[in-house]
Amino acid sequence: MAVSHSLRLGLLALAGSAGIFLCWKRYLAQRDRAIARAFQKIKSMNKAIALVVSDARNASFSRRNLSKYMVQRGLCPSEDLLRDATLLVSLLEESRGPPAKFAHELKQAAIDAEHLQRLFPEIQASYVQQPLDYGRNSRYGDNWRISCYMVVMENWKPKIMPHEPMLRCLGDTMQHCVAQFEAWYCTLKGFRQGSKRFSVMNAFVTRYRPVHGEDELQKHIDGANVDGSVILALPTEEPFEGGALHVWDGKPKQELVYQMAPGDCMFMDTKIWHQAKPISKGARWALVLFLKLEK
Ligand SMILES: O=C(O)CCC(=O)C(=O)O
Ligand SMILES: [Fe+2]
Repeated sequence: MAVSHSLRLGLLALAGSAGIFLCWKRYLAQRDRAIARAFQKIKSMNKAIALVVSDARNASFSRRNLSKYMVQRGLCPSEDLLRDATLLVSLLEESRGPPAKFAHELKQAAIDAEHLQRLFPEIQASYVQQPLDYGRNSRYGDNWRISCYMVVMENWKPKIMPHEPMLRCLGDTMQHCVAQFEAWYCTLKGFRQGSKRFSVMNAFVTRYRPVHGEDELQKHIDGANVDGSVILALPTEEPFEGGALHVWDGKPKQELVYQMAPGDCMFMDTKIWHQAKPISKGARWALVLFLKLEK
């Protein structure tokens, strides 16, 4: 009896591990198929690029060649072949797209949401409020205190020091955003891919809360000396209500409304009016970059 009981338990455990193994195998096979599809797509869009990123038989990706090519284009390769392949496909698709109507664009899932979710506890732990004086011409004056700075190049008062823990936590993400912004910008302006580089003037994480003075950012442009901006929606510990991003763009001017999900990036050309609407509940987190075109 005891033998048959432990035999049954053994069989159950075996069946369980076999199930996990099969799921894992299926997941890997799905990924392989997605990678193969991405390769075929690149081949159909641009044979020359497919040749550069492929293996010797030009039959699939060479991880090394793909990484090398991405670096050449100013992109940061990751450890994840599917992610890099997907990024390349979207860049090629973008560069073939119709002429841009707007000087801003929401790129959905620009940064992997699960990756951001994993980083989120560290983002929270690294976050400190660093009061900043936006100057007497700003409606915020010295009352802005819901951002934590990673890069500070402007002569702000009082001088803010970059908060190293936040930079360590989100530095790579920031570089991914810059690389994607550069690719987007070249497409927007019709420049050769890789020909324009941006440096980060200011980078900060803002946490909005549903209290007066912390719940919104009123309509503004990011400064006459800012050549481009990125807003990356971050995860949150408490889902929020409100908090849409409004952007005024186009000819004639239109007001566009975006409800961003974690991982979505808003790219904006210089001097685009925008506004973060108030939240009425929860907390909203965003990573914001002000960029300078390198001469
Ligand atoms: O939080 C947002 O969505 C907008 C942030 C922004 O525009 C800024 O900080 O300049
Ligand atoms: Fe802004």
